[in-house]
Amino acid sequence: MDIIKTKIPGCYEIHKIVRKDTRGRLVKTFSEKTFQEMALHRNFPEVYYSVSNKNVLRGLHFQIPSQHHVKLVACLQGSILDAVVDLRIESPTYGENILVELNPDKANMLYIPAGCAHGFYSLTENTIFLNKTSTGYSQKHDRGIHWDSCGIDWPTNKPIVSEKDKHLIDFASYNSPFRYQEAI
Ligand SMILES: Cc1cn([C@H]2C[C@H](O)[C@@H](COP(=O)(O)OP(=O)(O)O[C@H]3O[C@@H](C)C(=O)[C@@H](O)[C@H]3O)O2)c(=O)[nH]c1=O
Repeated sequence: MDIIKTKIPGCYEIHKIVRKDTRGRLVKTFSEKTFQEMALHRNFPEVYYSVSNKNVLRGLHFQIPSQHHVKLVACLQGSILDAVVDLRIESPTYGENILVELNPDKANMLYIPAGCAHGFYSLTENTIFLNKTSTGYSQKHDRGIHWDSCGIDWPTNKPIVSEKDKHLIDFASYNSPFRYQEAI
């Protein structure tokens, strides 16, 4: 498993181990030992997947303390552009974003530290997105910022977005509860 730093501190692109043979492929999505060696969070009590149509954009989401969490995200079918925005005040990349294509051919995923907003754009039909989180889903702590408010280079300005996501606050107006030092 290759774990590569992104420009956002604590956010990593991970290349999964792929074993190919005549039958197809075997892809390892998690190794506790490797995560331990890299001092990454290892306990992900909730895992879900979503299915999205082409041109769907979900995000930008995060949970606030005390239910803030690390996310480990991947695309198991189709292809996505995955975005992370650093919301940690005093972080060297506060307000900056990365946009990474995730798909099964690349066999990559993103490790996203707490204190970052996350979203993705579905490039294909029937896109399967996988998310493991270090704390459970809590509607009370669920927050977001508007997908088009922080300079992300999305491929369209007319994505399909949920009603909830359409009305999220802009990044510039959001009073972030996250501080860089406090991030997991
Ligand atoms: C995320 C989530 C949602 N739900 C419920 C709430 C709602 O009724 C329904 C759909 O929720 P949402 O509209 O929030 O789903 P979605 O827009 O796919 O939310 C996800 O977006 C991506 C970008 C993320 O980063 C994730 O952490 C998560 O916030 O599912 C759960 O029960 N458990 C969960 O873990």
